[in-house]
Amino acid sequence: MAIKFGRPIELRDAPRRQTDALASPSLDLTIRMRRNRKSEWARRLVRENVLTTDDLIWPMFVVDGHNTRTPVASMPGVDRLTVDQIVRDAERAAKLNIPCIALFPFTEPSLRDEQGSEALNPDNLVCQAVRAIKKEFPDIGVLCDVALDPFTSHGHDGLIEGGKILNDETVAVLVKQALTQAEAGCDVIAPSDMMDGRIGAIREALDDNGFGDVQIMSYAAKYASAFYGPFRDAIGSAKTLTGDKRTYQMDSANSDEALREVELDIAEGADMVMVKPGMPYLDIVRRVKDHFAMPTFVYQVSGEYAMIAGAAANGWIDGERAMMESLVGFKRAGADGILTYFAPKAAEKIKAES
Ligand SMILES: NCc1[nH]cc(CCC(=O)O)c1CC(=O)O
Ligand SMILES: [Mg+2]
Repeated sequence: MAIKFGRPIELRDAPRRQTDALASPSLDLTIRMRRNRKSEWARRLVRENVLTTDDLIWPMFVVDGHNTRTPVASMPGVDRLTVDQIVRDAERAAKLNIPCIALFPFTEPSLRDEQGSEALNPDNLVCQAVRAIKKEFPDIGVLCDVALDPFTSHGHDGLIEGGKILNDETVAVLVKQALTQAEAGCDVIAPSDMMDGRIGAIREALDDNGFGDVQIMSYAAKYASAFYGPFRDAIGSAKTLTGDKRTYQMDSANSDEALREVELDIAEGADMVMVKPGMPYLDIVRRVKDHFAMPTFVYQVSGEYAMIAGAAANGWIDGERAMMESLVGFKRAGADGILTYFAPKAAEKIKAES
């Protein structure tokens, strides 16, 4: 039997004996796809992909202060949290069986400078949060973003000279940032800057400094995207960002290039790779997973969250169903895990239904 596009060619015209449609409305079909959808138990039986709490990484925003949660206007349901509140949400994550938390700081504008020096302060907000979480909940994974944008006055991920983002000079700073986070107790270093060569440089520095067990999740295929807008509100870099990030983040028109980026990061020592954003790049997730068979993650970014949460808040879509549909879509595309602001909500729903 000849096979094309996964089906026998002989079956492409589904066997059907002609009946007189006017005389009898019943079609003489051998194959009826709806049989397997006839009831909830039957649908469960043939379901191909399942989302579990093990698939979730919960990104959180840290801000200075005490006992305060400040809503992020463009991300309904997401707050900036002071360190003590981060620990409370870490507890919530642990109870929900969410394996890992990702931390992003809102840095006081007075602490931002051209070089992003605060990134290297061992007592910065991220380091404080890592220590506080690890002290109370040592068994939850903590992932730290490596990039300079929350700390620079210009909002770029790297050092700038004459309007140009410097690659190698930036990597030298990122290596120090990664070591600072590892010293604070971070479990997973996640470089999101898209400089060339940073994975290899960070791996070497971690190994040379006794952090051989610290994992690297590389933002390997990260696109220059309009969907990061609400995140930049959350960390306070939206207003200060000069220009765009297209000289280091990828062009959204490209797909082969993503494979080259991922291949390099794997060769340099990435333990896990990530595609970002998520929903507009499901084809990239699938190609990366099929090509490399690596632990492959996807980031459902702030703008994707805002679209669903915003439309739901207006009553335009069923927010819970849209959330679950989008998340299982990542699984279907081949993702092993998802960074999503929906993590606690999705985990609660999974828990309630199990
Ligand atoms: N290096 C910064 C960084 N790390 C994660 C995100 C975006 C996450 C989101 O939108 O949820 C960004 C934004 C950017 O590159 O401008
Ligand atoms: Mg790269």
